[in-house]
Parts: sequence; C-alpha cells; structure tokens
Amino acid sequence: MAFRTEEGEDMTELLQTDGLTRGYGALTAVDGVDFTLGFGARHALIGPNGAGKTTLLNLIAGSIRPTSGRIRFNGTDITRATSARRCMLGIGRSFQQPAVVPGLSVLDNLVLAAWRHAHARATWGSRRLGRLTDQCRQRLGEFGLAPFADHPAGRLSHGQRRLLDIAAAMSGCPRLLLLDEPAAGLTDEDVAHLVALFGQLPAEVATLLVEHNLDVVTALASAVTVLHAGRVLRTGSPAQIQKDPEVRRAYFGSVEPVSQTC
Ligand SMILES: Nc1ncnc2c1ncn2[C@@H]1O[C@H](COP(=O)(O)OP(=O)(O)OP(=O)(O)O)[C@@H](O)[C@H]1O
Repeated sequence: MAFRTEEGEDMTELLQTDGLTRGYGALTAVDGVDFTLGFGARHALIGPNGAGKTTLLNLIAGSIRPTSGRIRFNGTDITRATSARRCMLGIGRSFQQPAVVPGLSVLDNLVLAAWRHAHARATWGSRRLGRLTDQCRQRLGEFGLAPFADHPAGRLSHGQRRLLDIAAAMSGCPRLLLLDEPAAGLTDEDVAHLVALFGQLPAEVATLLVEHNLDVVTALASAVTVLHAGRVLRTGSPAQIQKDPEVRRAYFGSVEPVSQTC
C-alpha cells in the first residue's frame, strides 16, 4: 500500500531501519538489521530465545537507543526521538510483562494511556475528557473487560492485564502496533478473542508481532521475519518460513515437522 505525504512524496514504507544495532557490552543483541514495514503490513518477528526480538521492538518504540543505525517512521527520522514522541507519531506498543497502575481503576488506566497518545494534539477540556472516557469504556467492552471497569487494575489476572495492555496500545489509533507476545499467558478462549480483535483492526494500521505461538502468527501475519543471533535470517510468508530448512535448524533445532507452539 502506498501513501502520499503532505509534501507530496510517495512513500511505500511506514517503517524502515538501516543497519540497526544495539550492543550490551560484548553482546550484540541486534546486529545491523535492515527491516522495512509497509503501510498496513501484518508482520511477525520470530526466532529462538535471545534472538533480539524484544530488543528490536524496544529500539523501534524508543525505550532504548541504538548503538548505531537509523530508524525512519512515516517519513520522519525518529532515531533520536523519545518514546513519548514516537507514541504521539503513532507507534503503539504492548509489553511482554504488562504494566498497569495498580491503584487506578481499569478504566482510568486506559484513559491515561489514551491521553498519552493524544495530548500533544489537543487541549483537554472536561467535554473532551468525557468523550475519551466513553471511547475507553467502549474499548473495554470490546476486550471483555467492561465488568471490571471500576475495579482497581491491580486486581486483574495476568491474562486480563495483558488484554488491558493491548487495549491501551490500541487506544491512540496507532499507525503501527508493536505487540510483544500478546498471546502469552492467555487462555485458548482469550487467544481466539484476541485474534478476532486484531482481525478487525483498520487496514491502514500496521502490526509487528513478536510471538512464539505459530498458530497466532499464521492467523495474524502475512509475512514473517526470522531473527537469529540479532540478525535477519529470513523473511517470507508463514508457509515459506515453516518449510525453510535453515529456519528449522536455527529456530526449531530440527528439519523435522514441528509443533505449532515452540
Ligand atoms: N538490558 C540488557 N542488558 C544486557 N543484555 C540484554 C539486555 N536486554 C537484552 N539482553 C540480551 O540481548 C539478547 C537479546 O534479548 P531479547 O530479549 O531481545 O531476545 P528475544 O528474542 O526477545 O528473546 P525471548 O524470546 O526470550 O524474549 C539476549 O542475549 C539478552 O540476554
């Protein structure tokens, strides 16, 4: 999908990383990654434990800085932008370990997240805040969390916190949604619910999903990149990736058929 900027420039890539590298002492967690994501892309990032998947998401979200390399998002160089700025530019993310403000209600947690996405674009009056609160109530309903809206978020189960975290990531109408293992710790029923919710995302919203559950990857992603030791090993369709002998060796430790969750 192509997109025309306000300056009239035709762009086909929403996100582009060039030579993105992040080291921790002697370890290079992400090593010279060139990666592109088109507008509305549905892309998954897989790889063995320690391959650098979360580090790459953190670099894109801005919670850590690269040792070298560049990141461009929607026509803007965001390599040095803060995570708050990236959030306002339209990058939403969910976390592997979902964090909530435990003493605040579930609804207020979501309102806070939505405000964080939008506050640079608007002056907040009570009417606007009321509208935002209504939208957040509706989103809690979509995520099956409406009965808990007024409960302290600290009382939510792990799975419910994960759903709230994803609802928060989606609350700013992001152009890019970074999802770090969204299905981890969820029941089969919650996973099916989540897959259905992601299926309803607007076509122009791109998602970059880190996930070990290959059923979820196949359901949500049309392209998969395999990271291995911080480098891109392969990019292809889910079917191509699952058949690729080198991927099987690096990721699954075998060229034999694999189970869907690893
Ligand atoms: N803050 C840190 N300090 C030192 N090393 C780190 C740090 N964060 C990550 N690493 C290391 O960087 C490498 C990549 O970690 P990362 O969490 O990105 O991998 P991953 O592919 O997401 O793994 P997993 O599937 O287990 O979540 C690992 O060797 C990890 O130990």
